[in-house]
Amino acid sequence: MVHFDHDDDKPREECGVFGIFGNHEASLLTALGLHALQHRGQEACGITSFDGKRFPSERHMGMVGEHFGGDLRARLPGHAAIGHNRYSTQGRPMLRNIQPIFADLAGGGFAMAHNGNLTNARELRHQLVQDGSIFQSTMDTEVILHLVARSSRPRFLERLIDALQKVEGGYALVGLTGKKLVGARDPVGLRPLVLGRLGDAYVLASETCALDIIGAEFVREVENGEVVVISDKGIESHRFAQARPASPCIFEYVYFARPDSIVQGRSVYEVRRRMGHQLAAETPCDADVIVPVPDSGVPAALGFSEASGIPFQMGIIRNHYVGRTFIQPTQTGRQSAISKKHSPNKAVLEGKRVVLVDDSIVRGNTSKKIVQMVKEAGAKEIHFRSASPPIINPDFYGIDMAAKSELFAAIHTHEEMVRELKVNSLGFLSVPGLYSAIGEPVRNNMMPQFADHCFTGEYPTPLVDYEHDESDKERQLSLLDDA
Ligand SMILES: O=P(O)(O)OC[C@H]1O[C@H](OP(=O)(O)OP(=O)(O)O)[C@H](O)[C@@H]1O
Ligand SMILES: NC(=O)CC[C@H](N)C(=O)O
Ligand SMILES: [Mg+2]
Repeated sequence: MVHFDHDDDKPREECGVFGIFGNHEASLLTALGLHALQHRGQEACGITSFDGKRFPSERHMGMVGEHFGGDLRARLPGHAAIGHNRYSTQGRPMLRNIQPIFADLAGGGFAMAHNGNLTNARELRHQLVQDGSIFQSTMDTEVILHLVARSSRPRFLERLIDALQKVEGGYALVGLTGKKLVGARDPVGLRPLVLGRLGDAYVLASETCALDIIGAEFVREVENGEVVVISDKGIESHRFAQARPASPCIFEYVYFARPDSIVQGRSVYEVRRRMGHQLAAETPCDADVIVPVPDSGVPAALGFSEASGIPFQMGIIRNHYVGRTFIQPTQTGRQSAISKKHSPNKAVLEGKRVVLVDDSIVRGNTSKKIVQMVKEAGAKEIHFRSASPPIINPDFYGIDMAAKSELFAAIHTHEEMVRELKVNSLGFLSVPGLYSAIGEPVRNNMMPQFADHCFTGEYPTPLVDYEHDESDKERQLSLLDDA
């Protein structure tokens, strides 16, 4: 277990991945899958298929619906395809940093898409460049492609495993060669990846909601430290890391996953509702109405209302033409998206003692704006409740948790937060409460069931690139300035 406790401001991100093998509408089904995973990344999207000879590929800035409508069979033909939804990374959002990425390896073409963040990518990249690699993007993901290309092992799968054994951090990968669809999950299982089936075709996706949208059945989760290989011969499974209990990212339950997804056999919606029950028990409040901060705060607010007996009302209306704000790449973008996204519903708020329930407070952008808005709409009292514990540590595995110096709860005392937010009271779910809502009676402190470093500071993997203070070192991965 690594303890980490210093500032850092490199961007990190979350993404959605999808892959399918054995269906003549592979690219169309991939577009649908990506559509269901849009909440995981809204900056760019891409699909690469294999048509028996070549790898048709389209990569665009923007959302899936803007680019991948209509019949894709002519544009992206083939029986196999992979796709990716992205938001910015260790390379800024620009054309050369869109996935899937592709390389002509000695053994043939290889396309790959990655959700997560590698914690030794900069170190590896440095070595690779020294050895002559020419990088085409500034994404951490690209080091995997170079490591596969340079591996001395003879077979593709061995080369991939060789590469994965060199990288650290969080990853759920889908990859496509002329013969195979592969899926891999890091040794800790930080990022999610599920396996599904649609008739004779196999499907890989970040979340089960992407299986549901195409009518595929859930088979199982890809395990931590496992590579699955899907080909005309069926499916094979290989372990590339020592068996250890998984420690998936707890923030999937809090915020990332869609509520209708099933993660480790648990309904995300039900977990969030139970977080609301627990929150009401831990931080009770005398009030007239429970108001969720849409979207992700809704199930917890419902749970809070059920447990407290205080009525649930939609006191904030969400504009459906604005996406998620937290995963916007810049602070200006986040601020303006928040203003456009939420409007007060005066009929519910005026003259009331309001409990606002959100899933989390990260930088405090949303909560500050929402409180001000609800106050202006005439609320008599405002009590803010977060259905997760205070976020006091950055994330390095695929969530844009920014610098510690930007994390609201990391830089303020409880009293300061109450004053800054201008609320009558403020409450957070406890770490034991979060575990209990997920269905784990206690946190195993020797080997936590979940990666909960954002709350506890205990990181489940080495943080090679982030362990030293590099504030005076060059952080840019490329000198090319094509933003
Ligand atoms: O404290 P902050 O830095 O503002 O971040 C926290 C907010 O960001 C997320 O919402 P987001 O708008 O991203 O998505 P949602 O619609 O799924 O709730 C989260 O649900 C909180 O509301
Ligand atoms: N959001 C993601 O998980 C993206 C994966 C990868 N780190 C990238 O830079 O694109
Ligand atoms: Mg929100």
